[in-house]
Amino acid sequence: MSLSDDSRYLRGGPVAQRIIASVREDAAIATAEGFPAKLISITVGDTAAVDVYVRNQRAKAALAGIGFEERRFPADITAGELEAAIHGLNADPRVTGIIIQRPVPVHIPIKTLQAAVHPLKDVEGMHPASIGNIVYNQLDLAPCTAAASVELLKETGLDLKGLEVVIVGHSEIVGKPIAFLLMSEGATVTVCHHMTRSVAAHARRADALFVAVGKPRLIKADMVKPGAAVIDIGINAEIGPDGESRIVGDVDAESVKDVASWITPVPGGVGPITVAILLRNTMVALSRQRARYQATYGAPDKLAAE
Ligand SMILES: Nc1nc(=O)c2c([nH]1)NC[C@@H]1CN(c3ccc(C(=O)N[C@@H](CCC(=O)O)C(=O)O)cc3)C=[N+]21
Repeated sequence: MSLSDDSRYLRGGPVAQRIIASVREDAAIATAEGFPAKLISITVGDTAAVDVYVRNQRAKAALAGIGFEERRFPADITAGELEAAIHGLNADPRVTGIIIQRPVPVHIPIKTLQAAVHPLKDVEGMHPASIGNIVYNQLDLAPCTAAASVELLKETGLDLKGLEVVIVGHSEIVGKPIAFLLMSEGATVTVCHHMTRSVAAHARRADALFVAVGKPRLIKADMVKPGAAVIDIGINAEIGPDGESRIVGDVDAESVKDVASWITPVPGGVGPITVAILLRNTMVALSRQRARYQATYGAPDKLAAE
């Protein structure tokens, strides 16, 4: 069966469209009520690694009716100058959300930047306060790629309660937040990383296997339990047999698709949903800001009816 018509493939496009349609409705209402949403993207230095992501953010924000502005900073900017720029955006009431595209140059500590974004404007869910919310089961705003991966798993219809989940990769932006999201949903979660003795032994026990390490074809058919759902979060650029550059995930899809019941394509799987979640998070941030505004200044009549 060809890759495109195999029903085992869990496609991100339809899920992303659904989310964006709902965001679009919310954004239209908020705009009519005098609270247009606006997202600011910050890139620092060489942006080749994030160009696709930013391009899609801009396009989908336009579709959803959310303002989008890119701020590009030179690679030699200091951390202090960047923090000052972020503080300016924190203080600007027209700005709903701030996303700092990764990676940033090595001389800039990313954690300091993430912590500089006001928690109410943290649409990526990477501020320590935001990550803390996930630990406390408040799940409406989570790191975008992690939330997107979980949305795709839910498309299988599998009951997450008691589900054996194995996550390969324990990054702060993907693996760890997936683990917390799924624990909150009742799954039994194992997290593997570079010090795990046998990734294969763990992976073979998984009803749902998430992979986010950045190694093409790391996961082969003999590491997958028959009937499992395999969510591939890897994005790797490589030269294909035709000599052209192409993007592949961390899963050897050709062999794994004969063993798994579901597998996510790369591209076309988690990626499109990641962008949709970023926009959904922007609307969550906006409603939190409106609630704060109301609590502080009282509500005009129009809003009091909500
Ligand atoms: N702070 C931060 N948060 C991130 O989540 C983050 C980041 N920095 N830096 C870069 C990586 C990469 N990333 C992508 C998200 C979606 C697509 C995407 O939309 N991909 C589509 C389209 C591919 C295409 O148009 O070629 C797909 O997979 O089908 C790609 C890449 C988020 N990342």
